[in-house]
Amino acid sequence: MTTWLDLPEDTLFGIDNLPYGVFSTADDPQRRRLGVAIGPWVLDAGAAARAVGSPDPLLEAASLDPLLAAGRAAWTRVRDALTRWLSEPAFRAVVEPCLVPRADVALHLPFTVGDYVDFYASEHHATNLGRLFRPDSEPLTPNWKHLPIGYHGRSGTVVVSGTPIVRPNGQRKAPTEAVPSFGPSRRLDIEAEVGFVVGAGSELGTAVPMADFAEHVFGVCLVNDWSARDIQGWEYVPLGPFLGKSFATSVSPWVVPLDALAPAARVAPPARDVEPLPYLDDRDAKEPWGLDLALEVRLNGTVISRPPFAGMYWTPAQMLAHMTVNGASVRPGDLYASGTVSGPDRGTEGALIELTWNGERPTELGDGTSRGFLEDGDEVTITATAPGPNGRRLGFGEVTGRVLPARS
Ligand SMILES: O=C(O)/C=C/C(=O)CC(=O)CC(=O)O
Ligand SMILES: [Ca+2]
Ligand SMILES: [Mg+2]
Repeated sequence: MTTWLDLPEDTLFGIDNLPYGVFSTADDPQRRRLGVAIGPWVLDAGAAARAVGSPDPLLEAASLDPLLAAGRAAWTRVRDALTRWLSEPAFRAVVEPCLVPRADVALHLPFTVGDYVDFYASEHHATNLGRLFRPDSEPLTPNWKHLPIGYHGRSGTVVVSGTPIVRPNGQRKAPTEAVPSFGPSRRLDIEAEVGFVVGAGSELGTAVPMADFAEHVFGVCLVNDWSARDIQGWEYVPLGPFLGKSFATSVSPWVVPLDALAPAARVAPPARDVEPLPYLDDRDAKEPWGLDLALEVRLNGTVISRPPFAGMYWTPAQMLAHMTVNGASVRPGDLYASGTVSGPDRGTEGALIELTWNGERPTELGDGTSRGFLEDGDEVTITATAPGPNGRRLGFGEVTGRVLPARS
């Protein structure tokens, strides 16, 4: 696919990507509009549809919500149309005026987040956290390779990239302390994750099989599941993460459509060394949903980690199948995240607690300082790319956030 736009060959927002977002401009900050990123521009999608003479209510909305709910056939129709408008020279004269420089827009949370679930799908992350949190037990719990473990998070505190993160207060108790104390978290951490945005819902009482993944999931974003390790370590027994993670979860403003990732970014997941139950068995699947995303984590501008998503043990299709196997329904706008993406090697950990091994081996930053956990004022940015058609790469934009001091 080529475009009439003059884009650098190595742009991460080329014609094959076209991620969706919601933007506003300074001259009309209240007016939110749906756009797709292309090179250094945002195409105002509603305005483009009007300009070519086929106005589309799905593109006039102030969020992705109606498009998400419209389902796979509408997603394909809209993406095909946007691709045509940006590639066929005949459309150039009317569509070009609908491009807004990306540098001039504010980006917003692109959809209303419904239920939010966070999985735990990296074997390396789960093994590391098991060693750190439960040193006297086997690192992987006995259920880990039989089902994708997850927990329900707090969807109301999912925020768009750029939103400042206030250091949480809470109960903290180190294993060596006799009683808990109250105050700002001293072990504030990140979790580099990939998020899956549900479009078409499912019916209560009905499971979504792995094969129907692409009928329900619209696209992919980046997630930072900020985590207060001291609060978490004290509170989580036996029901799992609660206040240690619910204070904020950041998402990238661009949602990359699943269609942009197929087929180039799809890869086989790791070998299943435990036979999965039939509803999770993807060993014979012709097209399993492993995804070859390369993540990068920067702390105050220094790259501290490069987590590889391709090695995740559980795929997003398995996560959706598991999340609904009891008949729980999904709704448009539901978001589920992969869990921390950590690889097997040093420098591929998706969280500071692993990278610095509980703060014992601080990571060096370019300004000569080092970090065990986050300090006030620190800024964390997660980016990712994936293989696209013709050897080009697709970008996911970024999810970024700066830590503000705790409030008293
Ligand atoms: O092993 C634990 O007790 C805790 C694990 C986490 O903090 C991870 C969690 O949020 C899921 C993930 O991101 O993989
Ligand atoms: Ca997490
Ligand atoms: Mg969180």
